[in-house]
Amino acid sequence: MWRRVTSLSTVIGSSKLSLLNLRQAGVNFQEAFSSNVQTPAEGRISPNGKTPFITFVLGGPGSGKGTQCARIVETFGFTHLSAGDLLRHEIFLNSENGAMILNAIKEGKIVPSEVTVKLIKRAIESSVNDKFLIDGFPRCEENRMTYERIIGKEPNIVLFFDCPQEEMVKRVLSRNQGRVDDNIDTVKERLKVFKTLNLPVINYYAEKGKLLKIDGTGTEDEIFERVRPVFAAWRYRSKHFGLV
Ligand SMILES: Nc1ncnc2c1ncn2[C@@H]1O[C@H](COP(=O)(O)OP(=O)(O)OP(=O)(O)O)[C@@H](O)[C@H]1O
Ligand SMILES: O=c1ccn([C@@H]2O[C@H](COP(=O)(O)O)[C@@H](O)[C@H]2O)c(=O)[nH]1
Ligand SMILES: [Mg+2]
Repeated sequence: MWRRVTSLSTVIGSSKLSLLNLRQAGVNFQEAFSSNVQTPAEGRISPNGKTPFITFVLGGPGSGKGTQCARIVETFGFTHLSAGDLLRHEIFLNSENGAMILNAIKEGKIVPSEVTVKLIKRAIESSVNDKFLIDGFPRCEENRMTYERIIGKEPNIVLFFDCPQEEMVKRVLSRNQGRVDDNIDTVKERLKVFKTLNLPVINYYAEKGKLLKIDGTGTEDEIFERVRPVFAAWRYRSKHFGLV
């Protein structure tokens, strides 16, 4: 499963500057910032009348998605939308789907796509920002297709934090934030769901040339130095060429 993503690591297109930085950082770069100017699909969502720049952030439980998103927000001004946090907020609000969401999270299962996509859509629409990190979504092919149907726009890029299973389990079990799913039984289920349902989504984006695979091992700082050039390249291109 893991090998398929790795074998697709061809480096295609980009400005020389950003490509060099990405290569030096060891980023697995796959035409996410292709030199062919691509007009993004006309989406049904446009905060401030602008087409948003959307990054999906994927990886197994504890791979460091939330931690790195916080760093990207701080450095590059993105808005972080964690699908898990949006769902946990519904539990907190005791909304009509709250009890169902709590059960799904306790069991490590995937909440119905329509529920999650509507929360993401609402969060994007109510933001004044036009660049987003959507963390922990899509979890499965059905999530992905529902997102495309409702939002009407594919992500611009997809980050995948690649981390060994033992390290992810160690991080989750020592997270200590009182999450109902941070226990060994639920973690085993989350890992199973990740491998069977989430990896096919990751491979889908690899095949579309949108995937940037980041080595998720090492310190938080070391990982961020692998992430930084991805967004530095995006910022350079959007500043100088007006490309999203
Ligand atoms: N590079 C790292 N080295 C050691 N610990 C880390 C590293 N990055 C994050 N952590 C810690 O590991 C735990 C999980 O990280 P984080 O919450 O960012 O993962 P996640 O991918 O968002 O997980 P989940 O999918 O379960 O929400 C946190 O306690 C975090 O502080
Ligand atoms: O798109 C999503 C995102 C999350 N879930 C459920 O929430 C938990 C926790 O998610 P984190 O990303 O680890 O915070 C996940 O195990 C699922 O149960 C979801 O259903 N759909
Ligand atoms: Mg998280």
